[in-house]
Amino acid sequence: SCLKLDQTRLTLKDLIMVLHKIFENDRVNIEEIHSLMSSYKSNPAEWLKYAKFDRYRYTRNLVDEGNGKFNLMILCWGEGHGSSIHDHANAHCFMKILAGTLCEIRFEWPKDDQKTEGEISPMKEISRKVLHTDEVCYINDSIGLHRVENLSYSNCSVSLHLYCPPFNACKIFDERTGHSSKSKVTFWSIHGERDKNVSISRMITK
Ligand SMILES: O=C(O)CCSS
Ligand SMILES: [Fe+2]
Repeated sequence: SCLKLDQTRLTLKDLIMVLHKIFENDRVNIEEIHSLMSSYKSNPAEWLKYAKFDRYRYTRNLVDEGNGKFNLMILCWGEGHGSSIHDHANAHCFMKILAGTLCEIRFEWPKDDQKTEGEISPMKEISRKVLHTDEVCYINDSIGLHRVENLSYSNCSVSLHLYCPPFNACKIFDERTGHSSKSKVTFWSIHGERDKNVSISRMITK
């Protein structure tokens, strides 16, 4: 008889457990994490409790703090919601689509001479890609910058983000001038709970 491979589906809880295991040792293997996140098949029943939408901007919902080694969060994008162009604070960024689609537009870093207030020049787009449910993409600062947008005006989107190491601020960029500013990032909910007095400071928004 042929071997009955145990095809049990990886649940979100399994994914988190395996991530904790992987991060026990210090070297981050990008391919390993990329394929692990790709092998998780999105199951809304597992992440619905984190799927909180805001009318005006995308929400960031913390799922797991990864023993301080990573942050795993679920982002919920209403119709037409998008992020500013941003960097990833020298961290690895993995993004998996859990529902709907998201468009990722990548940009080159502004030239150094744009740092001075005077110099302005529009940022250069490198690529543009629509990501579909269960697709995973990876970026880090040495690859470039990006903004992410839900282009649909009829459907919302949900994405799963792994940042390692975790960060609570990043740079956001003005597409027309290349000027950057610092932006604190916060959470709309933590472990599925929304704490009323969590100050919702400006997230990375368009
Ligand atoms: O963390 C964020 O708010 C940016 C989402 S695109 S990686
Ligand atoms: Fe990003």
